[in-house]
Amino acid sequence: MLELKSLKKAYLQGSQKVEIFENLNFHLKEGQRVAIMGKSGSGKSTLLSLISGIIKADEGDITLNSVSYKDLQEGELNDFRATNIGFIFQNFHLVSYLNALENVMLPAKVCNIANAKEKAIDLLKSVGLSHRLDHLPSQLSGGEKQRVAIARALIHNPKIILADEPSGNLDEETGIAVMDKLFELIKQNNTTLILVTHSKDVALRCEKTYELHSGNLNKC
Ligand SMILES: Nc1ncnc2c1ncn2[C@@H]1O[C@H](COP(=O)(O)OP(=O)(O)OP(=O)(O)O)[C@@H](O)[C@H]1O
Repeated sequence: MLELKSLKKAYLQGSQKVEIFENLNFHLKEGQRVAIMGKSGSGKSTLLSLISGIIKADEGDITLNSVSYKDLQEGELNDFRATNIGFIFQNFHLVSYLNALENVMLPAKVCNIANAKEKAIDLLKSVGLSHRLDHLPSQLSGGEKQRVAIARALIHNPKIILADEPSGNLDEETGIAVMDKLFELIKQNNTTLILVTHSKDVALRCEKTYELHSGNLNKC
């Protein structure tokens, strides 16, 4: 369902060109859950940004659900991303002036999903936040914010979830509870998951772990 073919990506840092990926190949089947580990600066976030289409590869192609990113115009790629991909970030990335319910409804509105409000309420219930629907992010704890972010990532039934250190900013106990909820929900929906993490315990929840090293994904 996801294929990365001969991906090349470099950044310009001043006058210096820094190669992150020179020839990256990778594929995932539907419903697979994989962890990506690797040293700071090895390119994990860059990899997620490429898969989400937020940044473009210099060469090579990405195919998600048989759709080649190369065949999509900018606007089409944005729509494709909004429909097919869910994101969970270390810093939650909730919209500060929207309450929990409105934050969760956002992707559903972008994708024109029917009964967005009912679905958002159900999801917030399933992450244990039915009593926090009208709270702003500033009125929520870190664990609550991340549970809102999980509900938001799932509301449009994305094909794939990209999670960048989702428990990195939470204390151990809260992190475990949040990851329990994430895995429970994605297993129910058979959602594919790519999870970037520095934690071996978190990685062990996935079927496979890869280490990103020198621009290659090596199975651990
Ligand atoms: N927009 C950019 N312009 C220039 N260099 C960049 C840019 N984004 C990332 N880099 C560089 O690319 C390399 C990989 O960065 P990336 O954020 O993908 O690493 P990472 O593995 O996610 O790191 P961390 O674990 O610290 O979050 C780093 O050396 C970084 O400085």
